[in-house]
Amino acid sequence: MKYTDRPDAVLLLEDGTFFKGKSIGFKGTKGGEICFNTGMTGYQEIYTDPSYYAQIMVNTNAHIGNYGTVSTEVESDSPKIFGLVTNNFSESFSRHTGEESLHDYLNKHEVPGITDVDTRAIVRHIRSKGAMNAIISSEILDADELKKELDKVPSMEGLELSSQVSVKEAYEVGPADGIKLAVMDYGIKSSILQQLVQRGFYCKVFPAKTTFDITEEWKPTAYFLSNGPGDPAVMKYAIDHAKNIIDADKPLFGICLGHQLIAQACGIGTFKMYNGHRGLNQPVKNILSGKSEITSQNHGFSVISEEVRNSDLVEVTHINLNDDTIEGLKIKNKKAFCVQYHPESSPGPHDSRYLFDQFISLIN
Ligand SMILES: NC(=O)CC[C@H](N)C(=O)O
Repeated sequence: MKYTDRPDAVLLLEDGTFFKGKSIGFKGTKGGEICFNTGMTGYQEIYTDPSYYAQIMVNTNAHIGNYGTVSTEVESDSPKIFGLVTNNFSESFSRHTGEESLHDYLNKHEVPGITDVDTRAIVRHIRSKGAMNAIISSEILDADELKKELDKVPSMEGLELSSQVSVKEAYEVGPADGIKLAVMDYGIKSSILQQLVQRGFYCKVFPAKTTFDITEEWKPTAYFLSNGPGDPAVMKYAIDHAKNIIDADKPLFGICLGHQLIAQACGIGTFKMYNGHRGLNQPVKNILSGKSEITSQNHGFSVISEEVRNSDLVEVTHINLNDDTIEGLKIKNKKAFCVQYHPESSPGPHDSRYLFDQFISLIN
């Protein structure tokens, strides 16, 4: 498709704010929670991260698409975002390993997008008004008509989504003589599994709703709770599973949603943030070592600081240097810890990969 031939598309926000632009990717209509990611690279990894399921992504990096897509640089089998908003979208791409244009890739996976909109204005708007739903369409260009579709989009708060992106059947990966690790797949990024396998873990990846009795039948040495989409507070099945792991005194590591579930299992609440953290340069301080890390993040919920600080069960290990939110926890007198950010990065800096080594040391 030539750039000038692109059909029109529109973006409507829940508060009525309306943007006109050009259609990219799939021609259609799709709504979700609008959020922005400030990362300058790694768009394909971001779009395929299952934690973004049901969200419309605004990239603050103006130039998107210019290095195309590669089938191996994915965090899951397909893009999980529900829509894409960019400022300057490039259909032609230049990269020696590039396989397919981002436009074709999004079209193939039925992800609609809009480009040629003022992404800085959109980001400033949602940053000051808070998280909200939005809808993209290249079919319904009238705001009033589109509003009827937008009204059908559920709010992220109270949504259970992990079971929609989790694996359907359990599978095993890694060296068979490695440490047996039960991995709860709430929407796991493939680079997390890679980090675990690279360190010699023999992983069995279980569907989100697998009960503790079933995971225990495999006789795992340790447990891992993955990242994933949706609201942790309504995931009773996963919170109960985490409680069982903690009660059984099994070594446990959780990332992002996994961190929130461990907090919930310890009686600590989570809340919907006014704006989430999504980017590759969130500064975090490790309180135990005194060192700071630049971290990759993607979350819209967070654990309630006061409840953490009043808890006898947990200890804070990491804090966010931008807004003091809790970034890491350790359960007292247990081999259990978790972080809100993404130590596997992908995309992002590798400052925090020591946490995977820490998990091995803890088990040994
Ligand atoms: N990356 C994640 O695991 C995200 C966790 C959760 N869905 C949130 O938005 O906070």
